[in-house]
Amino acid sequence: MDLKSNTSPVVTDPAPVTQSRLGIHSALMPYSPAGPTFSPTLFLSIPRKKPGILDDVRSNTWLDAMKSSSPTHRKKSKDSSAEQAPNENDLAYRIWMLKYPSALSSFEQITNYAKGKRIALFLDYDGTLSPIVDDPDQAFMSSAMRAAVRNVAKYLPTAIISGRSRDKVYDFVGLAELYYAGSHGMDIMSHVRSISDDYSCIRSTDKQGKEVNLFQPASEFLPMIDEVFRSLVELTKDITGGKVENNKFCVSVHYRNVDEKSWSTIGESVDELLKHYPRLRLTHGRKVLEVRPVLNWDKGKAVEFLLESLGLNKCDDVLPIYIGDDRTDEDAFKVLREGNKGYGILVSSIPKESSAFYSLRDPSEVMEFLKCLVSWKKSSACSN
Ligand SMILES: O=P(O)(O)OC[C@H]1O[C@H](O[C@H]2O[C@H](CO)[C@@H](O)[C@H](O)[C@H]2O)[C@H](O)[C@@H](O)[C@@H]1O
Repeated sequence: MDLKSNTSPVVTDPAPVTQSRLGIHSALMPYSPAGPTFSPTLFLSIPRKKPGILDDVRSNTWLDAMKSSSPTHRKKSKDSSAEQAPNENDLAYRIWMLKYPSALSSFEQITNYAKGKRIALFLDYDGTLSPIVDDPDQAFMSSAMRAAVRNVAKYLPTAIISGRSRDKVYDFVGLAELYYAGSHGMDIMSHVRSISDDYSCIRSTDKQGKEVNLFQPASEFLPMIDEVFRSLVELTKDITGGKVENNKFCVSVHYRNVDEKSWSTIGESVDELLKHYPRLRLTHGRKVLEVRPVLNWDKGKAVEFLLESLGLNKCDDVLPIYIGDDRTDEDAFKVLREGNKGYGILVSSIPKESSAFYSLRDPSEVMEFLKCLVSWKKSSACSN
């Protein structure tokens, strides 16, 4: 099957892969960590072409854009949760995996490369640690997953980077030993330690009363985001199944439970409203429209910030690994790939274009991978 043809089941990610893949796998790749290219001015200097336009989707109509970001998933057989016997889609997935090999079957390759290095682990939440469910308020992670994350965090510095508000994702995960970045990285709580003057942080305390640094580059947008949140709730109140979620520095408009016939209505309502807010932009997630500040800040920048605040940036012996499933995670994959810094692992059960190096099929494979990391750390501690 030609994965490049129009009939290809590959979902082309709207965010273009700007750097060609290296072809060979990174165990063989030259490793040249680069420092963060942080610009003191965070505001995107390129004005949006048209207010309200979808920044990350090459599409003409709302419906096309929303459909392209909501690919059909592999069907499960009626009488069991097992997936159907191999079909054309499975073949496409296997071909796709030649480009994005399983991080589980490539585990030895990853750890060979990680020998003598300190792994820093970055995890997305929805679709990575918890399965995608219809109700965003019910996206709980399993206790087995929580235990796996708790365990891995004993051995590796571990951060959660989510589109959710930081408080909400903390409530879902419930582990004080991790670092948290909410609102797609626009709200980061980290160690109190000396950090580059480029990042202006404020001192605060965490839930345990410990002193921490808060980095909130979009703080001035707070009143605007609140206002837009309220307007969106009002605008969508008659659309059955629509849900608007306040993620503090960004707003999610969910259409997972909206009849497809009303998708364009929901899209056009958001677009119409945003014409009055040229400093806000829209991006797409999994059956969700994300309203966020026009700011040069994303999950990739959040990874760089966290590495710096953990004292792990510009270190030859640090290997960051980022695991995520969504378009917003591509920014982090790109940062790791472009600086030859580390590995992105895409969680997907369907073929998707990505800047990640490896893949995992679903959250259960993510849990397996975390357990493998723990076993590997334990055995390498014994052999030292
Ligand atoms: O960065 P993430 O942690 O992956 O957050 C991205 C968005 O995740 C949530 O929405 C997604 O998951 C929901 C629960 O499974 C699902 O119902 C929804 O359709 C998905 O888009 C969250 O609710 C959003 O606010 C986050 O932006």
